[in-house]
Amino acid sequence: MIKEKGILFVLSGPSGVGKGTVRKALFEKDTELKYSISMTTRPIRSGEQEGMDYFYRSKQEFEQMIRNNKLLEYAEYVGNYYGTPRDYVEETLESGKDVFLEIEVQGALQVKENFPEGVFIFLFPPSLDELKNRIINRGTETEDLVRNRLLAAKEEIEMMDAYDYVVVNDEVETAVKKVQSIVRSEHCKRERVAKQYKKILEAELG
Ligand SMILES: Nc1nc2c(ncn2[C@@H]2O[C@H](COP(=O)(O)OP(=O)(O)O)[C@@H](O)[C@H]2O)c(=O)[nH]1
Ligand SMILES: Nc1ncnc2c1ncn2[C@@H]1O[C@H](COP(=O)(O)OP(=O)(O)O)[C@@H](O)[C@H]1O
Repeated sequence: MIKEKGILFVLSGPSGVGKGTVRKALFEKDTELKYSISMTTRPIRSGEQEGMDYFYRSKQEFEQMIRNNKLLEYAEYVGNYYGTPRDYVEETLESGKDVFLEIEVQGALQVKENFPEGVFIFLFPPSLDELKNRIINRGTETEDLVRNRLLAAKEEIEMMDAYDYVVVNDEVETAVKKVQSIVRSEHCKRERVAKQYKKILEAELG
């Protein structure tokens, strides 16, 4: 009996669009997906926890992980490294469970090269003005960083065509429902493919 691998889902989009918010709301409802916790060199923010929000590491430790090929992808984003530990993703998919990544655009494009069979979802802001408001309201950035993040956002939006799905994050609940529909629909697709394989096998075996 061939064991089916899990599906890799990648939620990406510009900083401030609401990736973290949508992902957290999704995980309050969905216990089937496995969230891959990223590694970062950025300082821990108040309210965050090591091993829950991120694995916080020094630049030297992060670079060691890169050299040892321990990251599935990584990106330098507004002065800090962010990356996805490879082992967790590969082992979880292998065990048949779905993995969910929430990462920025450069990293998502690297994942697409290694895992073209993954499902790539672009979270889109209702407008650039609203994106700016969200970054400012979050209150985690200085004025200079807000400007940097908005400039990055404009470039990231250009990459949208490389994704399988686009979800506008107007209301969190609506965006979560759309992501859940994508997950369900991808499962149906794979079930259909599995059934086709089964038919071929049965025909061959007579
Ligand atoms: N490439 C990559 N990006 C990540 C990873 N983890 C988080 N990010 C992204 O890095 C960006 C900055 O994250 P963070 O500093 O937590 O700020 P925030 O998500 O904007 O609150 C966001 O766009 C995250 O989605 C990762 O493992 N790899
Ligand atoms: N649908 C939404 N409507 C209004 N505000 C939102 C929505 N989604 C997220 N936000 C707010 O926007 C800010 C940025 O969200 P966050 O999840 O940190 O974005 P990202 O992870 O993409 O950088 C936060 O203050 C969050 O509460």
